[in-house]
Amino acid sequence: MKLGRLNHIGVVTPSIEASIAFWRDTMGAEVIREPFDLPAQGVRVCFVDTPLGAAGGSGGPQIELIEPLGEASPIHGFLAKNPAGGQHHLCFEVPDIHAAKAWFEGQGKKVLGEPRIGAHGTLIFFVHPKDMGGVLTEIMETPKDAH
Ligand SMILES: CC[C@H](C(=O)O)C(=O)SCCNC(=O)CCNC(=O)[C@H](O)C(C)(C)COP(=O)(O)OP(=O)(O)OC[C@H]1O[C@@H](n2cnc3c(N)ncnc32)[C@H](O)[C@@H]1OP(=O)(O)O
Ligand SMILES: [Co+2]
Repeated sequence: MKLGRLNHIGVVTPSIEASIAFWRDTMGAEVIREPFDLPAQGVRVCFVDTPLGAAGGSGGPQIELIEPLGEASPIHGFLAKNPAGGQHHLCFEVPDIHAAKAWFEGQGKKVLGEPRIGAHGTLIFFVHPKDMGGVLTEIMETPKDAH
């Protein structure tokens, strides 16, 4: 199966507000959209646009800042183990989420749950880090209006 682009790098934080200030003031990144809650996924989310690529290119992967919403959040355990937060997952795009799920399952990889709507409003699923070289991997269907 051919993966699409790296859409974002998920970074867990104890405080999205503090992380926004860091990425804006220290890293020169742009915070285009206000943080928003995704109660169904147990997280508060804020996308940070990394500075334009070295060649002045744009459209590089975003940083996805995520903060747990409550103790039932899937990242509550991660933050308890890593109180300062940290790199959490990589997210790649695919054209067809259901074909991708069948592919990973066919490869004997543990897909966590059924595809559900993610932060970009398209279907996503996660593959367990144990089957992905220690990297929690999110697969998302490319938004139809993506250029
Ligand atoms: C969906 C909205 C948004 C989007 O982009 O659209 C997001 O990305 S939200 C992101 C938050 N949601 C998720 O992460 C959902 C999928 N994740 C899970 O179901 C859990 O985090 C899981 C199962 C990967 C781990 O759960 P938990 O931490 O509660 O379990 P354990 O502590 O028992 O961990 C088991 C084992 O995995 C290792 N681990 C845990 N998290 C990670 C990680 N992010 N990267 C790498 N490895 C991870 C952990 O260390 C344990 O290893 P062990 O050797 O057994 O100690
Ligand atoms: Co994500």
